[in-house]
Amino acid sequence: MTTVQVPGSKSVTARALFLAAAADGTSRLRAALDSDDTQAFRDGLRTLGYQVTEAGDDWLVDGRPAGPPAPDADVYCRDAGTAARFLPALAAVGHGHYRFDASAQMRRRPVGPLATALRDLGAALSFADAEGHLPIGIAANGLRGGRLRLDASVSSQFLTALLMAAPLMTDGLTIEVTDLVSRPYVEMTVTMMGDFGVSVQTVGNTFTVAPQRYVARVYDVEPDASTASYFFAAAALTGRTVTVPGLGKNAMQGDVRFVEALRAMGAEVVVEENRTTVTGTGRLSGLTVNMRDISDTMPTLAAIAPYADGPVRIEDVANTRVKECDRLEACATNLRAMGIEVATGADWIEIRPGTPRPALIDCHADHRIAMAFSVAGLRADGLVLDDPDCVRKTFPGFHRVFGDLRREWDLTGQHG
Ligand SMILES: O=C(O)C1=C[C@@H](OP(=O)(O)O)[C@@H](O)[C@H](O)C1
Ligand SMILES: C=C(OP(=O)(O)O)C(=O)O
Repeated sequence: MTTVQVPGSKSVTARALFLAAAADGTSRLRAALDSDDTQAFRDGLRTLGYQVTEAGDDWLVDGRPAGPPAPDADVYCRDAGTAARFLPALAAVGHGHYRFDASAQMRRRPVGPLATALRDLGAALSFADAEGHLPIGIAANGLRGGRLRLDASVSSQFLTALLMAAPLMTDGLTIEVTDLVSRPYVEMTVTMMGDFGVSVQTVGNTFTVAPQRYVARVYDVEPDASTASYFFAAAALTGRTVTVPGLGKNAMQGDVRFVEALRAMGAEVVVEENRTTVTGTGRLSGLTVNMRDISDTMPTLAAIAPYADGPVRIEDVANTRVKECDRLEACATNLRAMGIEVATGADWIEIRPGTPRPALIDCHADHRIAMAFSVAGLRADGLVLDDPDCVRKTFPGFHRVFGDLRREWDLTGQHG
């Protein structure tokens, strides 16, 4: 059995940073993820005037309930969807002039519904370049709040941003959501707002937040469930056993449910109080699975799919086309380069069984493509990543940890 210590959750870290920044007092975040995305978030807060300091492995955040201390700031969000969607909402409840920009990759990704909502709530928001995309400017003068309708079918991050800012709005906020992807991330948001002392009333798809104050606290960040998917998949693919401590029955992240797909394919899965164990059984069966709630793990499943004994069809994942890259096309083209038969539609991908041949994997600067195809490389010789470093977005140490696993399991081949 191999125990893998997975670093902290990117999503939990980003929320904890936001909530701590908005709270009364100083919070201590323990086991926060230190990666490109969370550094972008932390540095974004610093640029907005918040004090975020490091104490050993902990991050200390001085909360400012009135909004960003800096009256004027240029925030660079790098590749991070969390920073690009959450920080403008935090800035909008304050008073000052703020500009948000990001990498070319993040500029391509949508922020339109969030921007429209912030305008409806009273923010003076302008697009510097393309409508619905970063860069944006906000002349902030507090938000009055009220009631709005929101389409979160492209990203749940729009809803999370508005919910987390809602208790800081003069009248609070009621959001009626017309459509929603990635629902477990919103449940995580509501749970974490509660952890920092703020309650959200949820009735069906309507969320109501009264004006309230966040309370500073010590907060333990749970390990990243999307990152864990690569190690669980590695076990399922190679017939080994992997245990990830810290992700058990009460884990907040929806992506822990990736192991259910592995179980449906034939792996043994044991979910205990505070850890999850996957054991490969030497065979993988095909399946049809809806991954709308856990679509960050779609590439993980797609990359091991050729080794199943029947077709693997992944459905309801249209929004994976507006992630770091178009992930449906990226998975399909890389699998085809490996000689695998693949079909895609607007929101699905179907992969046929096959024997992968050596190929250069085009990562599209997407950490999930790099990590998912590294898993496939445990059984296919000659899979080479064109951009192994892109894993820094969420797991800078991935290749080291994966290399250790490869040596421990005595597997040859190349993956980065
Ligand atoms: O709120 C979050 O932390 C996230 C929500 C999801 O995005 P979408 O809601 O855009 O699917 C997920 O893919 C992303 O990695 C992190
Ligand atoms: C989509 C992702 O990131 P984000 O939207 O937070 O940039 C991801 O990490 O897979």
